[in-house]
Amino acid sequence: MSDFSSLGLSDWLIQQCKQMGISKPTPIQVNCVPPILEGRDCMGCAKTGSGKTAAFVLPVLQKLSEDPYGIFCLVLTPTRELAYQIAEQFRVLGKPMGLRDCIIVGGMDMIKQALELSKKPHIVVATPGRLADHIRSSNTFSMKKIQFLILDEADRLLEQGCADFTKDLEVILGAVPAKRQTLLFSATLTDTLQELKGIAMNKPFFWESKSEVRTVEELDQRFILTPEKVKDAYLVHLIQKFQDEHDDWSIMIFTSTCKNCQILTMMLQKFHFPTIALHSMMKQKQRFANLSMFKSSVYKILIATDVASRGLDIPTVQVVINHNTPGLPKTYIHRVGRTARAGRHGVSITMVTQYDIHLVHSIEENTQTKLKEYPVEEKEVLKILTQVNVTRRECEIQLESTDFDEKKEINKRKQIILEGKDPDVEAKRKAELEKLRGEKKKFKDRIQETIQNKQFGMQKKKLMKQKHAQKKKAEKP
Ligand SMILES: Nc1ncnc2c1ncn2[C@@H]1O[C@H](COP(=O)(O)OP(=O)(O)OP(=O)(O)O)[C@@H](O)[C@H]1O
Repeated sequence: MSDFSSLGLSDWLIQQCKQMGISKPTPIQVNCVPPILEGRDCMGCAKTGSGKTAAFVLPVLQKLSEDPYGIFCLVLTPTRELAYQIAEQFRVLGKPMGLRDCIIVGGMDMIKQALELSKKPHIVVATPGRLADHIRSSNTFSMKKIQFLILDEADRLLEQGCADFTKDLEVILGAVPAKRQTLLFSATLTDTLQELKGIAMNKPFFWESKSEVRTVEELDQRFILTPEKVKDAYLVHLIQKFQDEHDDWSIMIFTSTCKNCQILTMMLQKFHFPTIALHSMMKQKQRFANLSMFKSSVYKILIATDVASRGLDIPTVQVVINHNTPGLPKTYIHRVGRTARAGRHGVSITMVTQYDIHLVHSIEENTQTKLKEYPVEEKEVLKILTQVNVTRRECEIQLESTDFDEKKEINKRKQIILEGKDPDVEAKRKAELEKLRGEKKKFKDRIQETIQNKQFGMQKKKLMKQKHAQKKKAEKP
């Protein structure tokens, strides 16, 4: 395998890598660093935890050290926590050259940020929404001279959904020069390849790690089939088991909504598990504080929504639990990729209800892996079932007495107003849509139930037949 010097990197950078415990480049680094140094646009797709960040940080720092000025490079990323993580990599690796960086994310002081931007930092790491706000409202900085535009988790940035970045991206793309190097990275680039080519226009060099399986070998992927009502008892049982069997352990639990994230956190805290939450309804400062307490193992369990599913690099995470089966294989890949990083081993356990079986099939098909059942002593789970469900109910009531839902509603209305729409009209439209969706879901559930009952009936018939045949055989003299 090549070493860093054969990739064309300077000695000072190689020394910095060594200090970080990085001595040999990973395949994405071997393949992407040289074309980036040659000046080419680049699209890099490799599995989670395979060193994609250093694959763009290293060549950018090398180029910056040859001709240092600000603002030299803009990195966009979908989440605020990830922006801080990327900036830290730049800062550590770029220390000898006195690198100046600036982080522009929502939830933090905008005036301070504007001041920092006006000081021409070498590197700006940003989430699209807040950076677009600065571009719209300020003329104290310019990005007309940037040499590098980097989209980390590029497919997510282009995805249209609940957090839609497309409008902000348009503003940003209008503020950066057309003549630039564009670098796009993700573990799941392939679905959005065509759209991405529109951003990296300069005949991009495309590299993808050659492997049919889209998750890492070191990851043991499991599932637990459970009725919805027993999920939490399984969760408590699993955590108790990890706590009993391991001295040094750390778990990330993913859930689908902020409310459930909050309730599960309260519930696990009532069972005295060292648990902390991360979701978008929390104040940004609290989000950073919680993540840092989890990173430093003050808390061993982090319950998060998908705001934490991409990019976060926390080497101590040994287990990822999906409290809900992710609806998209892509989401599954990123969530479980929070463990088994950089060659370490890890386990993922996905809770699957009877209605989610089709989701597991599509995850298996997409990742080219079979999930294995996680063995659980059901008797032990049943023993704690009532206690867990009562505790959960208590937490739900406790949360209802706070202004959690109200806050959520206010945040939503604020967002709608910012988008230039009328919140009341939108609410009416949403209610109608939800009604339609509810009817559709009921219909779908009924079909699913009929199919499952049919399958179950057929299996039962088959078993009866087998038993009958065995009985007949046994009766024969
Ligand atoms: N050449 C290397 N040798 C050993 N470790 C490395 C190397 N390059 C990077 N690392 C380490 O590997 C870990 C994962 O790297 P990184 O966060 O860049 O992964 P990623 O590919 O971006 O993952 P994700 O898709 O989840 O964002 C980090 O802790 C990083 O310091």
